[in-house]
Amino acid sequence: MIEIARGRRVGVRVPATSANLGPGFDTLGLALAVYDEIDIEAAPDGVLDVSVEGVGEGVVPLDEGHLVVSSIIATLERFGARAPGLRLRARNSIPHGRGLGSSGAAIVAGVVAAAGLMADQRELTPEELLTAASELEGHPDNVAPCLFGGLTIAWVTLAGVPRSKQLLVDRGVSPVVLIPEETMSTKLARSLQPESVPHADAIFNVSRSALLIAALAQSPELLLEATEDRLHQHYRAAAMPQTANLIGRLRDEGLAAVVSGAGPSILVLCDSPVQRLRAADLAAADTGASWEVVMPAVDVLGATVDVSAAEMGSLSA
Ligand SMILES: Nc1ncnc2c1ncn2[C@@H]1O[C@H](COP(=O)(O)OP(=O)(O)O)[C@@H](O)[C@H]1O
Ligand SMILES: N[C@@H](CCOP(=O)(O)O)C(=O)O
Repeated sequence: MIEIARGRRVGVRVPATSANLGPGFDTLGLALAVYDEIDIEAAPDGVLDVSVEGVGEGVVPLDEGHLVVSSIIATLERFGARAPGLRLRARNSIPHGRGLGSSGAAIVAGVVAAAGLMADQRELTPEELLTAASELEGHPDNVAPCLFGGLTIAWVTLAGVPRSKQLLVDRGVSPVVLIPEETMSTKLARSLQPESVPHADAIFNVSRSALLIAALAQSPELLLEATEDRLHQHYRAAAMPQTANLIGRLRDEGLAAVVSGAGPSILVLCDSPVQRLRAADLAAADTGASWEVVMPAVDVLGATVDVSAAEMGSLSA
């Protein structure tokens, strides 16, 4: 049994993500430079002291139900470590329930924090981190870019093991994120998906997903066609009509707009400053809803962990 040194501290930073990117349902994801930062300290047994500033303050639970806390405990147990008491300070900027990967980021924060707490006794590999985070989140497309940064292709092997490949995004591609006030639970959005889809739609999405990799990596001029989708967005559109309406207007003007994750935010993959301004203008002109416009860079670092070795001392009893 791995014992965590009492007083050991870990600082974690995790990026927002936008999953699916149109055709790449449960597969493609992009890390965005909007971050949650969490400081964690191993405390005496029985202590659980959680505070939250920013997004989720006064809303998320401050007990074992806090998603970062539960993910730390689950990950420590998964790798044979005894969970110590915990002090946790979160400063959150990733919006919740908007399709920007907040739950994936909270889970990744917990997984990498647990890895940091154990680091002197058990080094976790990138594959182990991805597997632990994907199992907690239920799908790998958010947690892969959150862990590793950039554009990621995530898949699950025939043996059921999540894997991912990181790619660099062409410098000409810049994301614009349009965030409405309404929220959408990812669980609810997933319940709207049918069990099976027409063969022609599957072929449609295979072609667009393959094209999208080329568009994002080297040919931004193909983004509009490459972001077409017949696998998930229309099944969920009735649950987020304002999102569907604005995406329609953006795409009519040649902008590669898609539902971000399970929605209701919109991701616009722009290939020029003119496109970015046009996306912001169309969002501002929308009379049906109000949209916060964010233009984050693509994050290329993924989750970062800062372990304070000086604090390592006696093992918690
Ligand atoms: N940093 C966080 N701390 C605690 N709970 C969180 C955090 N981020 C997300 N959550 C939980 O996850 C929920 C949102 O998850 P989800 O429906 O998957 O939407 P999203 O698209 O934002 O990932 C929040 O309502 C909250 O319960
Ligand atoms: N592929 C998932 C992505 C969910 O992303 P989130 O940011 O909304 O949690 C889905 O579309 O269900």
